[in-house]
Amino acid sequence: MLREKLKNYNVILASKSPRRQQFFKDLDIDFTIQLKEVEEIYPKELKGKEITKFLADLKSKPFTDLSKNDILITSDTIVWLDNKMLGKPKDEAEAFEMLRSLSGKSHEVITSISIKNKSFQEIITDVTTVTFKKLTDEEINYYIKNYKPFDKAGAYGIQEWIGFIAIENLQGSYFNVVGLPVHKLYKVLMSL
Ligand SMILES: Cc1cn([C@H]2C[C@H](O)[C@@H](COP(=O)(O)OP(=O)(O)OP(=O)(O)O)O2)c(=O)[nH]c1=O
Repeated sequence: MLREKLKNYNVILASKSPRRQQFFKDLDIDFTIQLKEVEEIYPKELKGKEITKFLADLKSKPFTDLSKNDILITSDTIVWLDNKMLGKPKDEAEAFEMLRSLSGKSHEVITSISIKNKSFQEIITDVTTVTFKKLTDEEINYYIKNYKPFDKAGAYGIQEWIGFIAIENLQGSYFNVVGLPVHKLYKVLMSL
């Protein structure tokens, strides 16, 4: 479907996330990967969806020479807990703190996707509410040691062991939690 729909475009995915790259393959999109370094810094007064929208847009900014048929896709995922943002943990201690703070509570996983071309830009956002059971310190340490979740917002991957044993409830898109609300991306791309 999308391959045919987008045959006159060059779809560029600016993401180093192997999960996002796999989603694009599984959507049967013909695409290339182009990476440009961006420092993920945002104004501290921003909250929740405003942060992911800002960062998805920021990741698109270095691409200043898009041509008419290019479609650039960038995105950002955060964990939003008790009015605070959890990004990627920098070390084991921070991962431990993040998982402790998620334990026994619900949080939101928010992803924004920027779809941009020479003459337009659309930023879409999706929110999933995830509820964790109470985690023991032993479970947290076991997960961090074996899965090293330093590339994941909130220090967990729903698609890994911790997702199997700890997630009691989920409201919204599972794939949004993994890093891409594919159903919304599909809708926008089909409408181009
Ligand atoms: C909460 C959660 C996040 N994640 C991932 C999705 C994102 O890839 C990552 C959050 O980091 P992001 O900054 O959104 O993305 P990234 O740095 O991995 O890739 P890029 O900016 O190059 O596109 O966390 C999971 O894989 N599983 C989960 O359960």
